Amino acid sequence: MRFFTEIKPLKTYVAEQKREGKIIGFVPTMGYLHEGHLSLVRKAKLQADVVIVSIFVNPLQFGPNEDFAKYPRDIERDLALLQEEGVDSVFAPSAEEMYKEGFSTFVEVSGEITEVMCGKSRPGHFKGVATVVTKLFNIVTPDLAFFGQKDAQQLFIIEKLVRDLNLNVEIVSVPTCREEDGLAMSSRNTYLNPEERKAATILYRALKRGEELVLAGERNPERLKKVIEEFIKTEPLARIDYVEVRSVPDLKALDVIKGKFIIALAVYIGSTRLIDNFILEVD
Ligand SMILES: Nc1ncnc2c1ncn2[C@@H]1O[C@H](COP(=O)(O)OP(=O)(O)OP(=O)(O)O)[C@@H](O)[C@H]1O
Ligand SMILES: CC(C)(CO)[C@@H](O)C(=O)[O-]
Ligand code: BAL
Repeated sequence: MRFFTEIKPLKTYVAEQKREGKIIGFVPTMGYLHEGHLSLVRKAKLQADVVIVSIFVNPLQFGPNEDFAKYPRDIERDLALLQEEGVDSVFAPSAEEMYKEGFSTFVEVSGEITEVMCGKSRPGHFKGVATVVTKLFNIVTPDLAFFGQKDAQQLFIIEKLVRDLNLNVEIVSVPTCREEDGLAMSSRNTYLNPEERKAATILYRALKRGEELVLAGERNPERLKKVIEEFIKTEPLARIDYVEVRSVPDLKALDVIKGKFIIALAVYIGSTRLIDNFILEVD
């Protein structure tokens, strides 16, 4: 497995692979890998000839009071896991390599899609994501790039970014990997103490409750939200950031639940903010 920390040699490597006619699959991550990330890697291995994984905790997408400094990092462990999966190359740049002295150009997807849900709770977050993802796409020039549905809003924004700017990459979405009790895998789960870990299943259970209501015929988004909120409030360690029921993929408010839609949650368990969602479809 090749390991790059600098942009220039990585670009040379990618150019060589392309000259040989290889299809490049790219999996962007922030590291501290778990089965969710590895499911993206496995899908990439099936669809591409060469798989490149990036590991970069992007300072630009964290707010001043967020967890950039304490975000878990373990590059040695990540490299061992990726080697086992048969990944071809890893790109793990420093912040200085990505944002050279004088850096001042940003990519911003505008409109409701970036203003609601995590965009509202984390101002500037998606500008940071869109900027780094555009840079990574320009560096890696992948044919295919793989993103998880756990970060559904991010996925829809990146799909829009690619459409709006005619980027030459196909976005492939991958279903959410869960622990046995339903908790969506996330690097941030490592922040939870044992009591909080148990409490964290409230997100999945709340989504299940919501799904049951929809299956039983509920079509009113406000009523659905209310039941889910009341359910989450039964968990003393949980504090709701948001519960949203919106259209897919443009995340518009709904008068009536119809077609493809998302139930999306962000909930603090203690001081750890977790997100999860179900994407559902009704007639
Ligand atoms: N449980 C999961 N199932 C499928 N894909 C996932 C899962 N968790 C993360 N991913 C995907 O992996 C990619 C990298 O995400 P990231 O490194 O931020 O991981 P994370 O575990 O979501 O971290 P965080 O703690 O920041 O939520 C993203 O495309 C993300 O959607
Ligand atoms: C897409 C991404 C790697 C950009 O930093 C990050 O937001 C993530 O890991 O989901
Ligand atoms: N998985 C999204 C990255 C973040 O929370 O910053």
